[in-house]
Amino acid sequence: MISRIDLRGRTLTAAELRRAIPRADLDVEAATGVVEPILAAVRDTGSVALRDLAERFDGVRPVHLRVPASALAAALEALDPELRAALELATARVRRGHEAQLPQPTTTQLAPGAVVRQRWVPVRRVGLYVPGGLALYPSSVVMNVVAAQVAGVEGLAVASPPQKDNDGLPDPTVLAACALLGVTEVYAVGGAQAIGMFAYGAVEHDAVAGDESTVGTVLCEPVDVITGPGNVYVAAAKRAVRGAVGIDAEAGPTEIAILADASADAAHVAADLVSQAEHDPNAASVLVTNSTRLADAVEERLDQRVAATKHTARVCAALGGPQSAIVLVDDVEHGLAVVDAYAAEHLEIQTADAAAVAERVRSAGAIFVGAYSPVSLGDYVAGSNHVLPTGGCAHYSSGLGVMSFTKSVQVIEYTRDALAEVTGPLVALANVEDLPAHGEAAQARFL
Ligand SMILES: NC(=O)c1ccc[n+]([C@@H]2O[C@H](COP(=O)([O-])OP(=O)(O)OC[C@H]3O[C@@H](n4cnc5c(N)ncnc54)[C@H](O)[C@@H]3O)[C@@H](O)[C@H]2O)c1
Ligand SMILES: N[C@H](CO)Cc1c[nH]c[nH+]1
Ligand SMILES: [Zn+2]
Repeated sequence: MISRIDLRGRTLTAAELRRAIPRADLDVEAATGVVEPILAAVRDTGSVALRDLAERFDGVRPVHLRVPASALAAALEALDPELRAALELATARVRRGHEAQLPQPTTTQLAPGAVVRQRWVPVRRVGLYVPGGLALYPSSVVMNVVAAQVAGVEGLAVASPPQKDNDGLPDPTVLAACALLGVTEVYAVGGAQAIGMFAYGAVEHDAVAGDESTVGTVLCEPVDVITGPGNVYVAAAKRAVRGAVGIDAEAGPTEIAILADASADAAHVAADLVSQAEHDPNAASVLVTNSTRLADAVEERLDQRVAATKHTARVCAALGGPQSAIVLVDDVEHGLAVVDAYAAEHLEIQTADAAAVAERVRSAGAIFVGAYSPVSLGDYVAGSNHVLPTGGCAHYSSGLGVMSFTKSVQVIEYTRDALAEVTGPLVALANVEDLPAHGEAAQARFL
């Protein structure tokens, strides 16, 4: 079911390795053409497009695009106590993990009276996407909301697809998680249309539940930054609106890469590959190993697990797709080059001396070290964030965190003497750039 790529004995450059690595046919670029008309419709017709698109993609026409406060309160009230405790544990750990990320202001005195400071400011308003197509993601509420709250963001809005079996509102556990975390602005809007709504804002054109006073009112104000995971259409929409707003990484269909040697447990490796394949037929599961014995054993275990797992069809599609493979390498060193070129969203290291191997990885969204750190730990309760870059974006992007919602401002304060000391070099640089008024602006202070 899962294909093999044999790289043994092949010395490839980093660029050649990137091309040799398995990737899905439907990538973010390919989905761009699909999402462009969706974004344009939302920008041009607001709630009309949002309801039409919900009907088309989610199979339900929401009455309330903005979730009423009563529905949030009812969802929290109905939340199963065990699930509430799990969400509270996840929240507490993710909060602690993110508090440690808060950047510190700096002050640099470059000469007497010459000071440059850097201070950190949270963005004003953010749109947080919580997926909800094939699976339901209350854990993504925690990851998005807690990171934004720790950063100090004041305006938080959440969007998640309307569900047929919840009267066109998002899933009740998603609503309950929002209520638990104190989020009051929640939308029953999914996919690329949610990203468009956050980027451009939207007006309500309908009389909601027969109330004429809602016609022509603002449904959603635009945001400064959009974050959150989603399928390939969500990732493509985030790429398309980048610039109008900030985004976190392109956190699209899930990927797991496992770098394992003969010391790894085949049953654990197979379980972890299946665990992430169940997200999406487009999900990627890649094993990189120098042990053909492990590769054979994992394949055998995969066959058993896939037959017994709940989402067999999805898992088969993901494992059987061109984005998944067992990659055979010469040794762990060779394997390191392969996983670095792949830049997986999640990278597990299951080798002897895993911690030392993990330290040498340059590109991965998150690294899971050793036999007792499965990716599903990070998905829920590790204290890290599960919203992570996919499709090779880990070469240049980080996972969601406090910095996704924070920007820095430099503050420059010089005295008269400190400016006088550098006016000569300033004028020299201004003149060489043929911008003499720049130099004159400094000289004017000493006439
Ligand atoms: N990278 C990460 O950090 C991360 C974290 C969690 C989940 N994920 C990924 O999030 C995704 C969740 O996907 P999902 O589908 O369950 O939920 P989703 O909310 O991302 O997508 C559902 C929406 O997709 C839209 N859609 C569906 N088919 C479409 C089509 N043909 N054209 C245009 N729009 C369409 C619909 O509007 C629907 O509301 C999975 O791929 C999962 O792997 C990634
Ligand atoms: N593995 C996903 C990140 O790609 C996150 C997640 C949420 N729930 C379960 N898993
Ligand atoms: Zn997962």
